[in-house]
Amino acid sequence: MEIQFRNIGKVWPDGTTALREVDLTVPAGQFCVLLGHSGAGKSTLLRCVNGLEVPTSGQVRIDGQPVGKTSLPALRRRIAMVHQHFGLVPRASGAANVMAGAVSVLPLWRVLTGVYPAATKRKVCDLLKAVGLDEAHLRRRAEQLSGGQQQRLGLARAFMLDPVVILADEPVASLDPALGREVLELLKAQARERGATVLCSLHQLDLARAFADRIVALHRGRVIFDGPPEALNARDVAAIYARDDTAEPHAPVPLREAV
Ligand SMILES: Nc1ncnc2c1ncn2[C@@H]1O[C@H](COP(=O)(O)OP(=O)(O)OP(=O)(O)O)[C@@H](O)[C@H]1O
Repeated sequence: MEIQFRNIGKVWPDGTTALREVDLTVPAGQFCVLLGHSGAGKSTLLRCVNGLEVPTSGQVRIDGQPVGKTSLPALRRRIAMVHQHFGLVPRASGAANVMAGAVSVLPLWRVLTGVYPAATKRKVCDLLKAVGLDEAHLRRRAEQLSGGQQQRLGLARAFMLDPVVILADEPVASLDPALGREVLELLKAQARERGATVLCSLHQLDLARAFADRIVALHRGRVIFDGPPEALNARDVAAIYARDDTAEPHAPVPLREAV
């Protein structure tokens, strides 16, 4: 599904501006990487797609439908999220964590009793295999798995309902570079198989270059680059990672007043 950001602005209650006039259309099936320094606004933009944050101005549309209170319950079943710190329940088994990706469409009694339909259990096993895990990982508690294995569980959980949009917020920031590549390869392959649109925030330029169909770079909440990886030149990179010490031309607040 296509994601449209129409003139999105976000100002936090404390006056911090996270997003400024973000105008983007991400076509269905695109693997779009959001690149930028820490605090550039990547997470805030991602979270506006599934309603975890509400823009102060502008509108997000998914396949033409405005994201809002009435559309969100149905949209959320079609949007999955992958988190930097995996977002798993550490003491729950691998199986329970993957199954959690389907609870929004299961009757409450099934969730409470843990009696799941055979088709759902089959799907858990198929996905586990697809992300390179096996049945032994299903029985182990999430906290007993390595970081790479935990993020594989996170991916399997995200794909339980065959999402049409995947929001991946720094999905490999907690992994070493080799594992990070493996996880991004799996994310891209699984998304492509389903024709899902991916919005993925990353810090690492090399990974963005290797995996993105398109890179959108944010700097202090504003889009400063939008194009294919091969169009990104050294000047763009310098601007993306430029130090932020020219920011906010207001007088420094004495610490005593700020606390
Ligand atoms: N709840 C909040 N209240 C006030 N300011 C916030 C809040 N959440 C984020 N911010 C600020 O909004 C700006 C954008 O933050 P955001 O988390 O979107 O950046 P980011 O690019 O995802 O950074 P990182 O890569 O470090 O996760 C930052 O200045 C941040 O400090």
